[in-house]
Amino acid sequence: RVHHLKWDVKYEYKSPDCFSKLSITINGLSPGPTITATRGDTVVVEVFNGLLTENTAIHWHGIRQLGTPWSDGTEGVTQCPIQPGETFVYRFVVDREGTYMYHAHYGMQRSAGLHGMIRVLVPEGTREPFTYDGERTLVINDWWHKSTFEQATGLASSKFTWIGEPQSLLINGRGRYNCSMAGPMDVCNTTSPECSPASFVLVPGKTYRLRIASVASLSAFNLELEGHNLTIVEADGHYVRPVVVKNLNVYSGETYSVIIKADQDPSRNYWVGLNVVSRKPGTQTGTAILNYYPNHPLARPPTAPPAGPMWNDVEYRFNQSRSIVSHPEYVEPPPRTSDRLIILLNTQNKIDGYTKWAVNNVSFTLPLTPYLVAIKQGLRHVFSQKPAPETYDLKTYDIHNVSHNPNATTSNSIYRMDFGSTVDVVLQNANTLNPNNSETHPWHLHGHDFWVMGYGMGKFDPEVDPKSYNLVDPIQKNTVAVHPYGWTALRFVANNPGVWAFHCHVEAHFFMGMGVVFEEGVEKLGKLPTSIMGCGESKHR
Ligand SMILES: O=C1O[C@H]([C@@H](O)CO)C(O)=C1O
Repeated sequence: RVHHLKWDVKYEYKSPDCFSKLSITINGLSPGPTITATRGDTVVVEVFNGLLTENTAIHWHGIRQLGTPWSDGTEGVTQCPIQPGETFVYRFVVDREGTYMYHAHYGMQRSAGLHGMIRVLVPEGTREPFTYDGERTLVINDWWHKSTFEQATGLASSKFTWIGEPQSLLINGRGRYNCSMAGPMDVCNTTSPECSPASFVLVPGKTYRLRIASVASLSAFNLELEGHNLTIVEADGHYVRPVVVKNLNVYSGETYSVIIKADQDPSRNYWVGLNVVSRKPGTQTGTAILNYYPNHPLARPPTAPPAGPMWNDVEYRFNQSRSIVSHPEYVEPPPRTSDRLIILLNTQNKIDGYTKWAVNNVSFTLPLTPYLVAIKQGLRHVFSQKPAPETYDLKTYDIHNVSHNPNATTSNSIYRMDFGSTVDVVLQNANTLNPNNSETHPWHLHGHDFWVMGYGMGKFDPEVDPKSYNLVDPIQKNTVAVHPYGWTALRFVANNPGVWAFHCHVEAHFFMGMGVVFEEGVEKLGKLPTSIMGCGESKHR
């Protein structure tokens, strides 16, 4: 089956947290429409850029784009930006069931509301390793009142202006800002129906699958359903060995399915509580309502919303990450050995007075000509031909302290992978420019799933740590966290012809250079669609 979607992307005033601001909508909605398709279907999305004065591009996060790398929607990597007034057609196959998302991949536009969920269902008659009576979806997000333009410009200025903590947390595009904090010129109306909380109706005694996608721009979240345990059954489109948790940590770019049972006192409603973890919270708990039928959908639970775990309990989050492995009936073990090890040190840096993030001391910049076009058409001179660095100075770099020399360089150099080779990537976290501070970075790989081979605290030791890799049942994911002062090891097979971004999913961090690009098998691709061209040197093709 082919699903034809026509999307009109534009700015509209919205009040998702009662405070009126310009949001990017798709056909009037933010989050945009949920895409529902069945495994094997083709999705065609005609995107009209009605933003008037801003380019855009949309990434289909978790969809591997097997054979269609030009539909990945990564501006500067796989396509030229879609200009105002233009229409771009994305066409791709959803080859695996599961929960995914889509979002803008241009500047800071994801944080302005250009995002949504993708549900890929199993063909009828296919068994899944769990059962449920109904399904609900939760798109979780953090929200700012500053425009993407102000955010991006502040980050890119020599007088660095950080975006700060979000003004509110949204569940399905609904949250709450304290309007008494709004300025006299602001429009903030707590009685606006746009900011009444999301409410999920549950029939007492029934079992539900909740599909969760974090499109957060910055925050790591903890999601708790008051009085209800969650059984984690799917992560990033892969079935996992069921784990029962009181609350779930969700990093930006991750998706999960959890099973809940409506087995509590049915005479009342319960809170859904969304809390910031890993950064010192400056935002009130995001809430929605678990509505036990037939209570009123918006009847306030008589209790306080869940406060979640301590925001700085790294061990709690580290342990939850480690507890998630493949479902025993769906294990696809990784290759036992790899052909290459790339160690990527994540640091915050200063370059000519600008604040940046860097990987192995290189802060990533996008070229004017998309890599996919440049490589396929023999225009390699448009980006740096110096190979990107394989590692950092393991012997002397002190990950636990502020770097003595925070200077880095900028580059658009990339990693060339031998087609079909197995690659290990170790993400190494470190201290930021602030003493006693290391942040959580959720890293997202385009075009592939990787196996999560291991997590560790401290400095990764290539002689010792690979001995503890999980070769039996590691989870496959497309987004994984590297915890403060820790490391995370991944393995993937470079067998999807294309050019693929791998970056921190904190929107501001990628914008500030925290990413790399992998190239593999581009020579195997047929003719590229001309619709991805038109910028930089690609306009002469
Ligand atoms: O990139 C970042 O900058 C700020 C802070 O380090 C400087 O104000 C922050 O928390 C980030 O994640």
